[in-house]
Amino acid sequence: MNDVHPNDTRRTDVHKSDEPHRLLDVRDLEVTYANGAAAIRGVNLHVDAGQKLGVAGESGCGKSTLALALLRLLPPGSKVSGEILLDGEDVLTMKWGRVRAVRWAGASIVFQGAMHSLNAVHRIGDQIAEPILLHKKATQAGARRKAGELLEHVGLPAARAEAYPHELSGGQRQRVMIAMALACDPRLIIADEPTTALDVMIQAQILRLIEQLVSEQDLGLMMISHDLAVLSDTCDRLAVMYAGRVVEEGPATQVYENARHPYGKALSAAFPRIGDPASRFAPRGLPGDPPDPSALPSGCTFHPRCPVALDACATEDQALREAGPQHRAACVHAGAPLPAQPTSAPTTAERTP
Ligand SMILES: Nc1ncnc2c1ncn2[C@@H]1O[C@H](COP(=O)(O)OP(=O)(O)OP(=O)(O)O)[C@@H](O)[C@H]1O
Repeated sequence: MNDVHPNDTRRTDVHKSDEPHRLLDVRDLEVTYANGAAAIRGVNLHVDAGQKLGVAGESGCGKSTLALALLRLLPPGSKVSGEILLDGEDVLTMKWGRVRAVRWAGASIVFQGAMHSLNAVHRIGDQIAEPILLHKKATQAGARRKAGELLEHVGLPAARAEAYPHELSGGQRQRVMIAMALACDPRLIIADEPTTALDVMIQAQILRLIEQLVSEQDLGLMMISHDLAVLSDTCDRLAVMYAGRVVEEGPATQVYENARHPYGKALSAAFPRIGDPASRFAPRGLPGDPPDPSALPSGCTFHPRCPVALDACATEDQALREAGPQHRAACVHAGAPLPAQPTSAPTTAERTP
């Protein structure tokens, strides 16, 4: 059995070249739950080594379904098609043994609400050591030592390995979740609302920690959140999801400050950046809710809520199209700045002559 080298938490084998190394390549992904809910509908996205992709959208847009699909964690009965290439290997066609290995060593997920994800009756150190024992074939002593190092790496004393989850604060528990996600040296971290349950100061600390780890180890990051301001602050690129589709994507600052899809615009207005001059304007809520994925509206699925929809939007769906340098939006208005928006979205009846 191998022991674990003390410096294993730092990646030393990273091959740097001019070509970006594609860690994740999602192609035409479709997910339909057993009840017929079409939660993901033709999603394409990618993450390169060292790149931070933010996936934004309101509750119910399909963000968590996407994260679960990436590591085949969806409930039985879900229908999945397309390709999920993790370092070139399709997760959807892998044997289960390989999927289990890839879940820790290829990509790992940091979920929101660490208290629910950690086992209340086991010490923190044992929980971090478990995947190391299992997947890295380390000795007990080696795994325990690495657990302590990982804790230090995320800013906690190694001695906290002896603590139980209830003895830690919410922020400390989230640090433990990050340490655990790093346990088997994954190349890609998927963080699903990693700071949602935390107060603003701790949230900022955790986000800086994630950024630091990603850049130090040349990892890829896919961070999921409803908060576009948090994502634009942390990530290089953003993908905005609505009703199971990516409706806007591009450089983070462009999408946040110059959204070309009315949904992206509404999300950025709903989450102004703290300390940004834009926060002088009151955040605007978007009336209505995302549609039920079992009964999607015709045409552009956003049209019933869209303040600038044309009549054609009720019948014609839009593919992603050029909206600026490396910036795409699935909207009839994508080619030009959005028209001035009425104060509230018109009803379909108001728009139909
Ligand atoms: N197990 C399931 N069976 C059927 N439908 C589901 C299941 N899980 C999620 N859904 C539906 O799929 C759609 C997408 O849900 P998902 O949880 O992926 O959205 P989300 O954007 O992550 O929302 P949240 O931020 O609230 O988690 C929603 O309409 C949801 O009701």
